[in-house]
Amino acid sequence: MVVLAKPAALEQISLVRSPSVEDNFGAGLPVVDLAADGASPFGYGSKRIGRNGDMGWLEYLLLAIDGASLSRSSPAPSSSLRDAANEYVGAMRGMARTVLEMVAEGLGVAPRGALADMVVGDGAASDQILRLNHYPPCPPLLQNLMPNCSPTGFGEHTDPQLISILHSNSTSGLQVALHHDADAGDHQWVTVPPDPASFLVIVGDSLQVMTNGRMRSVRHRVVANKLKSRVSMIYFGGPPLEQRIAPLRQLLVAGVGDGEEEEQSRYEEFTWGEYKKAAYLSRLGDNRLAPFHRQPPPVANPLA
Ligand SMILES: C=C1C[C@]23C[C@@]1(O)CC[C@H]2[C@@]12CC[C@H](O)[C@@](C)(C(=O)O1)[C@H]2[C@@H]3C(=O)O
Ligand SMILES: O=C(O)CCC(=O)C(=O)O
Repeated sequence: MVVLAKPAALEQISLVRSPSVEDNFGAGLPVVDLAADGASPFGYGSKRIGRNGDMGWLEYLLLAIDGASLSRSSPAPSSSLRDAANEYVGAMRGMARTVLEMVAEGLGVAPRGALADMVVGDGAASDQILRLNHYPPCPPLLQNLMPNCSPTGFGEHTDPQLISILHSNSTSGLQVALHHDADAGDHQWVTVPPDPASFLVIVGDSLQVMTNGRMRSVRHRVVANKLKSRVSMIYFGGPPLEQRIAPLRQLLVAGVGDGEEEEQSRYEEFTWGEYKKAAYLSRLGDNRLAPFHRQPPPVANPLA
């Protein structure tokens, strides 16, 4: 996870709230009888996350991005939101390119656009999402009165894509797990200090596979703040559906001398379309990469 400074171009972008958002949470106080609704898969959602029973103390907008701008079929509620979102997406795509190029360069992969082109390449039918989350405050006193007021804003999970770029207001709530491999429920959580002047880059499952585990996807969650609303915007950068998700060849052969075996892939091969399909059938907290982990080759028994 990397924190980047805020570029000047984004300073004028603000989150536009739809009337329904105002109606539901306008006073900053949670509404008890607000029905849970999931975005299906895009649009407005409240409390329900995904389709498999996950719930959180939030409302959100999920917007599909076709190429460099919002999908025409996206039910963006107003043109001012669409314009702001498109401008924001343009800036996020630029940042994703910069970061992914730096990753390739750092790993010694050429060309440096090898990863970036999958997500933001010209003409690539990549699979990107813009998500706007609003977590109303959940004061402890009200928690007893309102059974729906859960302190879990967004349950723990890793992001399936290559890269996510997160921007939030100054309300805390985001936490990351220190040891990814710990058993579920056994994580040590660290709060990410909120900073509206920064962007947080989150490594997704697909980048973990493409780097053969050199970069690790980050398990994270949001705990609802007791006093203040948290607002976050996340750009998720995924590749085209047919993109093969496998370790970059150069990483497997790097430094391999004559007669030496090249590094083995730690993962079964899959396409982004296959992974995405499996991801959307999973629960939020599932380890989605687990079914794709290759068994390590059996260790030879010297006594046999
Ligand atoms: C429970 C789910 C919500 C999610 C799809 C999934 O079945 C598992 C992955 C979830 C996630 C996490 C990161 C992003 O917020 C998201 C949009 C994504 O691509 O994968 C969400 C999905 C969602 O909210 O629909
Ligand atoms: O709101 C946040 O800070 C994080 C949200 C998140 O992890 C997500 O939308 O996938």
